[in-house]
Formats: sequence, structure tokens, C-alpha cells
Amino acid sequence: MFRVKICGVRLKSDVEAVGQSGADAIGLNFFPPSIRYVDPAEAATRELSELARSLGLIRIGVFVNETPLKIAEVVANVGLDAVQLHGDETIESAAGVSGRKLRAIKLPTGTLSVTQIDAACRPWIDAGYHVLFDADAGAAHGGSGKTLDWPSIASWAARSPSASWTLAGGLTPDNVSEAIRASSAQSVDTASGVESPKGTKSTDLIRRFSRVMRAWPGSTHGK
Ligand SMILES: O=C(O)c1ccccc1NCC(=O)[C@H](O)[C@H](O)COP(=O)(O)O
Repeated sequence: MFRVKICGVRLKSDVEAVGQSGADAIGLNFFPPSIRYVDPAEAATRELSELARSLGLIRIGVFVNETPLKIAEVVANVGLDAVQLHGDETIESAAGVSGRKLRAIKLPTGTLSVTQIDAACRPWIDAGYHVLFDADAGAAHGGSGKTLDWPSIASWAARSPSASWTLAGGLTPDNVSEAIRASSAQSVDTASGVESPKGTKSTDLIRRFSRVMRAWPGSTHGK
């Protein structure tokens, strides 16, 4: 799907910074209460998406409890490559969502068993979703800055070698290398970890975060 997703970009300069950093995906947040919200009806949002496309970035729309019809409208109007469901959607309520799909699996931050993680994500994997493990942010739904228990994720991943998944939750330039090592993630996502102050993306933090592209075999980033 992608290696490094920078989520919650709001400005053209954010998208340019992502493109220059070597990261390969952006998230556009369509949850109105979020500090990272962008209005899908605004021309500026379509322009952000078009800029990202021109830079070769995967464009992922983040939705919370929207109907499949509304999601399809936004995908068509803004121009998106994939949809990330980050609310309380069920397999049934999301049945009409088409195209490339991610599901946020919101987990408590403590130690978890393989069975607990599998119970949360397996139905979505079986339904064809790429899963994104994130820390449970309650009513905010995402962007909490809280980290998961990475060894628990690694234990689950070792039993699910064919699953397509991303690690999120509190990742920053300072902890992402260790997070990859401890969790065995092949794909990472961050929102608040590349902001200063909160809600404002930092070019320098995006650049430092995206150096993890070098962590994986086969990557030519920075070489
Ligand atoms: O970022 C938000 O404000 C947000 C709000 C509601 C639903 C999802 C949201 N973000 C989605 C993401 O993919 C974030 O990158 C993910 O939650 C991790 O955030 P952070 O812990 O701040 O890195």
C-alpha cells in the first residue's frame, strides 16, 4: 500500500514537504471536528490532492462514520486513491465502500494478546481491508499521539505473515525506528508526530520522520 504516510496535511507546503521527504502517501482528513480537517467541497482541497498526485503520492481520505454514498462523492470530487475508515463503522455499514480500503483498528495502549488483536482486525482483513493499527483516541477517533505496545503487534504479525498492515499511534522522528524494529512494521503513519505546534505540519519533522524509508530492505531512499 505505502511505506510512510503523513496524515492530516492541510497546505500545499505540507504536500510539497512530504514529496521532498521521500514519504509516499498523504492523508486528507474529512472528519470535521479534527484539527486536521479539510473541507472536501473547497477547491483548495482538490488542488492539494492534484498536487499530491503530480508528486506521485498516494492520496488517502480519512473518514469517520460517513455513509458509503458520501465517501464515494468525496473520492470523486477530491480525487483520492484510497479510503481510510477511522470511526465506528461495521463491516455491514461499510459494505458499499469500494476501491482501495483501509480500516483503522483502534487498540488500547497496554499489552495485548495475539487473540485480542486478531479478534479486532481479522474480520476486516478477511473483507479485503488493509489494516492500520492506531491507539484508541475515544471520541476524537484518531491523532491522539499515544503509542501502542509494539511487541504485542510484532507477536500478532508473526502469526499473520500475509496480512497487509500499517503501524500508527504516536510515531515521531525520535521513536519511529525503534517502533519499526519492535513491531516489525513494513509501513508507518503519523499525524501529530510531525507537527509543531499541534495541527501545523513541520517540514523539518516530516523530513526527519521520512528517513525511516531507509529502514527497509530494497528501499533506495537517500542512497
Ligand atoms: O488525526 C486526526 O485528527 C484524526 C481524527 C479523527 C480520525 C482520524 C485521525 N487521524 C488519522 C490518522 O491516520 C493518524 O495519523 C493516526 O490517528 C495517528 O495519529 P498520531 O498518533 O497523532 O500520529
